[in-house]
Amino acid sequence: MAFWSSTSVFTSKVPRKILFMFTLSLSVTYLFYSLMSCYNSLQFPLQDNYVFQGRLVTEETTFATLRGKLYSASQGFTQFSEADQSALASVRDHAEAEQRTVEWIRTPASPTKPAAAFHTTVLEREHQEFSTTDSELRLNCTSDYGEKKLPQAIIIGVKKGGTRALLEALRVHPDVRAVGNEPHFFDRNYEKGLDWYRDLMPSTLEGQITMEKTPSYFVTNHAPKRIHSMAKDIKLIIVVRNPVTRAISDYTQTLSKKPEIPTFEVLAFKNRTLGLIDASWSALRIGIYALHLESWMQYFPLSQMHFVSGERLIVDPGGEMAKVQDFLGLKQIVTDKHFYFNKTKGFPCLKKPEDSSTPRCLGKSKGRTHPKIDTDVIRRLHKFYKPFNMMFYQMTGQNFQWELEEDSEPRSSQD
Ligand SMILES: Nc1ncnc2c1ncn2[C@@H]1O[C@H](COP(=O)(O)OS(=O)(=O)O)[C@@H](OP(=O)(O)O)[C@H]1O
Repeated sequence: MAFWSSTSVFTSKVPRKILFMFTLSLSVTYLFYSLMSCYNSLQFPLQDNYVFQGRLVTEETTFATLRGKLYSASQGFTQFSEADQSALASVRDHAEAEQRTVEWIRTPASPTKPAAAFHTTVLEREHQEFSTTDSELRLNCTSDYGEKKLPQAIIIGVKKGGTRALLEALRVHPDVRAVGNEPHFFDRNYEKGLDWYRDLMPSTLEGQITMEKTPSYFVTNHAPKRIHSMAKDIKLIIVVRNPVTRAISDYTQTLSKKPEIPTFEVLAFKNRTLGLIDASWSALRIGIYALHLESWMQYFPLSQMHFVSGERLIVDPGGEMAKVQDFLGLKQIVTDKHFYFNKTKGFPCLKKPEDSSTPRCLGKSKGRTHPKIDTDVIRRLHKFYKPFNMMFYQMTGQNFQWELEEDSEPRSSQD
């Protein structure tokens, strides 16, 4: 009652003209924002073009067809016909004479295949393997000052790309606070709710960025939607690495826990004589980056994603860190000066802080020696990934030059 009477006093005192102008400007603002949100929701899900090397690339039909195939591949069984293969060839400008058929099967491999049982066990096992707790690396998440916030940036992938190295380097930055473990919120713990997730985060002061890394998000179907519903403006970082080396690294991790598993060469093929690669094996499937990126692009513009080269992170950590800090809107604090090349480890390590004697190399599960893999298998895998890599370069507008590594064999125990 009192409210109403005070409102009528207000309206009677303010000239009608001013009230009219006020209402009009409110309506225009509302209309503007409605149109903006419509535009955004239309633009990304339907986007068919990508910016490549600074110019807009309109997709050829063949490229769109290939993407269609990628989609159906992600839904279940798809077999690429010869026609699809030639479409691929026109997209990438390379004839793939050898690789006639690429099979995508989601169901477990045939029981007659020696590796069949392993596939199922591995899928279950990976669930545990992914939760690399890296307790050896919980460095600086101890301050209780400030407030716990949901992350503003997440390293969403890829597994074995170099995600730990990146996160630990970022944690050197005074404006970055990150949780040491992989929370696996958007893939395994989503039902625990956002409060649970927030509570895992370290406290931050004004101006500090909260971060986490869980590399399995990149290949989790519902992760993009879930992350988008938490924060539309979140920044996403993806560390990518030559998919062939990534697959071997992934296999090496599994092998270290289960030495009795079949060889990489056995697991990589459905039928080696026919050259039929088993893309349902997760070690290989994770490396089809274009496929996974497509799902993220349904929800996020490329401007919210930053791709780090896993290879350059090793040879030029300072350079890659400069780009990441730029992307995150941070001051350039982590530079070359923070790294040194550790000959024993064979990788860059963080220099010791002056007041500490703690070694700052990553643990022994990072930078493992890989088993020697048949060169013919490596060659076939390079051919298998090539069209997907090309598509990925086009989508991201970055050429990671993995094809240049084709001739040089990846590092192995016999090197
Ligand atoms: N500085 C430094 N030290 C050690 N290792 C480094 C470093 N930078 C990148 N790498 C590469 O990181 C690979 C492991 O990747 P991730 O940390 O993403 O693995 S995981 O998904 O979290 O298990 C790991 O893969 P492997 O060499 O196969 O072990 C390394 O090649």
